[in-house]
Amino acid sequence: MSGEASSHPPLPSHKPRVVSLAAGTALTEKRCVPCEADKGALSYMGMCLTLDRPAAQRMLSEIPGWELFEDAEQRLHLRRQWRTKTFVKALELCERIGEVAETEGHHPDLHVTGWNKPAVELWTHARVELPCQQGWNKLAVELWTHARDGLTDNDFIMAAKINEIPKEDLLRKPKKKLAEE
Ligand SMILES: C[C@H](O)[C@H](O)[C@H]1CNC2=NC(N)=NC(=O)C2=N1
Repeated sequence: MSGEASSHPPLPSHKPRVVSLAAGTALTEKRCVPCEADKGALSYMGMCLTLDRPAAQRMLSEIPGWELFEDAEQRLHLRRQWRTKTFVKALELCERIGEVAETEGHHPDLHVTGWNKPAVELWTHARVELPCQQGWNKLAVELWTHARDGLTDNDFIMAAKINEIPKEDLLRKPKKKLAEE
């Protein structure tokens, strides 16, 4: 991968910026990449293409607890909701998610409803037009892969990293099932 994504805040010095695209690398080991053409999307081509529903469905298994849904404009999103002990702890969870989003330069929609139900929705807003290869040695400039706003690798990387955020101290304990009478 060439180039440093200039739009992202600098990483802490102890962590070299490595964008791993290797297949099989855990999502939590990957880094989000800019998906705007003017921010170098071409150099991260593979990670900026919009994922179709079958690809998104397959990747869901790597992010337990998340669901796939389509918005009014048929755009795919990822969604997960938690129940926290208090309203303030819901805001604290949003704060912790926000820190990861700022580090990764990829941001979720955050909703707190019913005072203690923070929900996260992830999708990539950027519209990216990337040239696509036509045959092994021809770049068909007139043929563009139109990656519309929707789900990209970035969203799954963010979902996996959000799953890793310590949050047990914020969450309501699941109700104990009443013992069978
Ligand atoms: C410059 C910066 O990298 C881009 O504007 C990022 C910011 N965060 C983002 N977050 C999301 N969810 N989608 C984007 O397309 C996006 N673009």
